Amino acid sequence: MGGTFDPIHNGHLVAGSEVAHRFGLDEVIFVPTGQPWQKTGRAGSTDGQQHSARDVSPAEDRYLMTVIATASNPRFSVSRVDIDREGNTYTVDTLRDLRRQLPDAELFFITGADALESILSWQDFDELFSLARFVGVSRPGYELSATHLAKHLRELPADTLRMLEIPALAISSTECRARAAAGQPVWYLVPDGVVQYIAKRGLYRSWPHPGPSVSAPG
Ligand SMILES: Nc1ncnc2c1ncn2[C@@H]1O[C@H](COP(=O)(O)OP(=O)(O)OP(=O)(O)O)[C@@H](O)[C@H]1O
Ligand SMILES: O=C(O)c1ccc[n+]([C@@H]2O[C@H](COP(=O)([O-])O)[C@@H](O)[C@H]2O)c1
Repeated sequence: MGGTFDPIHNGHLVAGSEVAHRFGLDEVIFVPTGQPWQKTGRAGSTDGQQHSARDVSPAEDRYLMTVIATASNPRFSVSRVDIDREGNTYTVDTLRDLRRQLPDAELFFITGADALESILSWQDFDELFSLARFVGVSRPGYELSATHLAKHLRELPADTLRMLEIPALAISSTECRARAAAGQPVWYLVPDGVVQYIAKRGLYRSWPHPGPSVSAPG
């Protein structure tokens, strides 16, 4: 499962757990993005909001939060392939790297309904489905409604993409950042260790816009 994970939250973990259960997967590999080049808006959002471009937290912070969040589940692991590769993160590279590392594995790429809505614009879209099977999971507030996408997805070979209804958790990293910035609790939205990591590193304090440094007059 790929994601910016800024921060990782319980919606991500439920998605990984549910897909592993339903598809009988041996392992779920969480892959934090290096440079998520499309973090500038949300196609398919039904909340009417446009999420604007922003600075993403350092890759090592996002990686460590992902490690902390997944540590207690023996089937969960974390890969550095995307954060160790330079330049924009493209899923086609993620899947090529993972196939190289795990030549005998059958790969499934887990993605939420909102991310799936933008998949036609992903790098080397045509190649993606030859590298892995895709699992699109439901997400509150998003629907796979775009007709151009539905048409393309219908044309894919059978079993290339499966849609899965999962327990609904209306949590987003955006909301977690906003809550942390406002001094509101993020307990139970993210794992306990991630709450503590955010506080320890002082993440999101100035989110969404780092304020200018102000010096007192005189
Ligand atoms: N609550 C959720 N339920 C199901 N899938 C989710 C949920 N939150 C995120 N996902 C999926 O997890 C993957 C990684 O998401 P990402 O790290 O961008 O989190 P996000 O909450 O969407 O972040 P942001 O609010 O910053 O855009 C994407 O495929 C996304 O669709
Ligand atoms: O390959 C691409 O061009 C591409 C464009 C946007 C997103 N993705 C991947 O989709 C996953 C979720 O991304 P995001 O931005 O919603 O956190 C993550 O693994 C990204 O690398 C991939």
